[in-house]
Amino acid sequence: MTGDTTPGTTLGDELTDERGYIDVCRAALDRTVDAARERVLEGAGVLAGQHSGDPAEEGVAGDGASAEALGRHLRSQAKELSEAPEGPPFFGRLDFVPGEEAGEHRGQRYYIGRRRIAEHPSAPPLVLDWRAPVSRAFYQATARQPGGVAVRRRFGWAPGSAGTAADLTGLEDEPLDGAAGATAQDGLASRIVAGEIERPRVGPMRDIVATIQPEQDDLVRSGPAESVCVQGAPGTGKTAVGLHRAAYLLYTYPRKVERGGLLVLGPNSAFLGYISEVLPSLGEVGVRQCRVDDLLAEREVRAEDGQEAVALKHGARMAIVLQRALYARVRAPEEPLAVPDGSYRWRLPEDELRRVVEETRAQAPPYEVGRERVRARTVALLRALAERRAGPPGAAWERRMGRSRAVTRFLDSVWPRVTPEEVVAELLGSREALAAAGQGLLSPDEQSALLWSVRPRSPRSAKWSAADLLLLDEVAGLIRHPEESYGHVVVDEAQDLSPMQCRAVARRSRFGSLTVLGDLAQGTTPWAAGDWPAQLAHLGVPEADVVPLTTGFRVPAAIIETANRLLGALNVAVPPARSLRPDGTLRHIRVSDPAELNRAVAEAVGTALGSEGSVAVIADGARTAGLRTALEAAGITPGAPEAGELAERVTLLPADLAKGLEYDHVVLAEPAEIAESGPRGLHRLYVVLTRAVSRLEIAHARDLPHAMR
Ligand SMILES: Nc1ncnc2c1ncn2[C@@H]1O[C@H](COP(=O)(O)OP(=O)(O)OP(=O)(O)O)[C@@H](O)[C@H]1O
Repeated sequence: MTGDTTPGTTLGDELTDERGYIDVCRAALDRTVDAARERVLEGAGVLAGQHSGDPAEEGVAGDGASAEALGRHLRSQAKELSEAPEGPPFFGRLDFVPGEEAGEHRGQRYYIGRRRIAEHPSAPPLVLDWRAPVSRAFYQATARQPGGVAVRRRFGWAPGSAGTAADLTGLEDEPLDGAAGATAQDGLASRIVAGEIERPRVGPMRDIVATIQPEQDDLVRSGPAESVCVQGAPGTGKTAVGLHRAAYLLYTYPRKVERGGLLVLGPNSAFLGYISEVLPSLGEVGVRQCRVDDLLAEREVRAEDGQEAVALKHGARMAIVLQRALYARVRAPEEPLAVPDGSYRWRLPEDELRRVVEETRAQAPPYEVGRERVRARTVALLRALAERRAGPPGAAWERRMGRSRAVTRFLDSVWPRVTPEEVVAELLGSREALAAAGQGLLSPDEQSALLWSVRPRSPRSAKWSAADLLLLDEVAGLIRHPEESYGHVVVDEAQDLSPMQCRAVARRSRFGSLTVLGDLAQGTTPWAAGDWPAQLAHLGVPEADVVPLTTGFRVPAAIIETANRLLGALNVAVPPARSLRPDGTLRHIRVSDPAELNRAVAEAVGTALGSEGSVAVIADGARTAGLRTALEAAGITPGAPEAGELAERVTLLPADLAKGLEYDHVVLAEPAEIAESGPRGLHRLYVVLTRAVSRLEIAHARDLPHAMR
């Protein structure tokens, strides 16, 4: 541990002082939790009507609604405080220079941690939240641009520390001012940072607040209205950046972002389980984390599409086809409208009505709004007639006319009420409807691929496929804007979303912003994006900047070099990753008898268990059953992350589920089988090759795929 200390003091003295400060912080934290608990109890007393008699307390929760809000607030505060995971109270310290260049911070010292610690809410903080504006200097200050920082101190803590003083194991000072600054190490040369990056991985993903790198910090702290797209090579911290940006936005813009709601989208439950603890560890508990499919209205999936139909239903053209199918219901009026009013009868000529419908159609409001607009304009025409005859009629008259049977019947004929089920069932169940809506967009063969072989008796009895749920969501969105809408959405593995999935996301973030994370080289779905501009347009944020990340924190250089060999064959323009990690090993296990491969894999796993950290066996889905048998025969019971089993030492994973996950030691079984698993096989192999943190073993009986050699 380096220890650039104040002249005249030793590293030991410094550690003693810092340990003293830890005790101060912990005591303050304990008092804050106690005080919050007490306020909850008092709050509960007020709520239950047990007034203390002190007039000062009257009105604290004067009416029922505010009392309830107060109670809720206090409860959540206490819960959050008491459930805050124990851990080091701080990880860094900034000492600012005494001179003008430090502005309002001159001569100040700040400790930086996962959350703010103070003696009481209005006291100056003992520890600043990492998201506070001053903390930015901790991540961004360099010897060239110190921004008034004299020394950046990093603290080393025992692994898994609960944050007691004894767990502080070291500290590292980086002088940034003056002559010393010119030779200062950058963050990556820090032993504490390197140790954090190289530490063995077990269990779910952890936060990276102590070691966020400057280029990552720029993304984390981009503004709430800004949508950004991160094109990041494997292990460059895309997921970490997205989650930390979410935490940053919630802290910095609570009104805008927290009230609007924050959503994190990931590809599958194994991945969501893996990342689920990061935001809570940063104190953010109310964030929804799910898959795009979970956003769609729940319906039983009772049908399966052929490959071609699935691809068509996920494609962008479908949005136009559906819009045509919906608006095919809007008809030009074909006769004048007569509306009885007592003994009188108002008449509206056909051409006026026609204009109302045409103009409303041209305004392109949501379908349901369009119907109400036609109603309102029809009533306005009636009112004009009535006014001429007998002076202005009242609001009650207008309501009566609007709801009259004649006007409703007219609306039903020109702009009928409709459900998404009716529109989609009518389209997929009728060759004529498909031909009309698909004209010039879908070839006759494509129309046939979409057509249901049996037409359901009614839309209610239709059997929907998984892809149909997207079509239903699209039509529902055309009829009315979704009620569910988010202030910010983080979309991970965004390269894998289909245009129609992107649109489902865009509909739910119309007034918000997006953090789009992905890697075109890791696209494994049939509809994976080939470039970002088109994908961002489907997501409703064509203006988003695409920012590359290329410094890899996971995969060691020797392994990334092998993976990079595949890039040429993947047909995407992405900058290759460069690894920060010179350590790590890559080993080939060549097996001559294919029947022996699974046993050889089990043996390699047995050996790997001798070292620290997690182990994963990854293979094509068809091979995993055989591998499980071989592992069990060797006395190893692997966990399945898709079943939420993240804590097992050994994981058995089909290649399809490897995305976004990482393990210290990966045994990859028969890469040729993964490479051949469909048109995106090589992309899948690229994903699998980039999951190892320290060691990759490639076991194969067949030759390696050509692109890997
Ligand atoms: N600044 C950092 N300090 C320490 N660890 C980091 C840092 N940035 C990323 N990491 C670690 O590197 C690993 C990879 O990060 P992450 O999973 O976010 O990358 P990714 O770009 O999403 O990868 P992939 O595309 O392969 O899924 C994680 O263990 C993460 O904690």
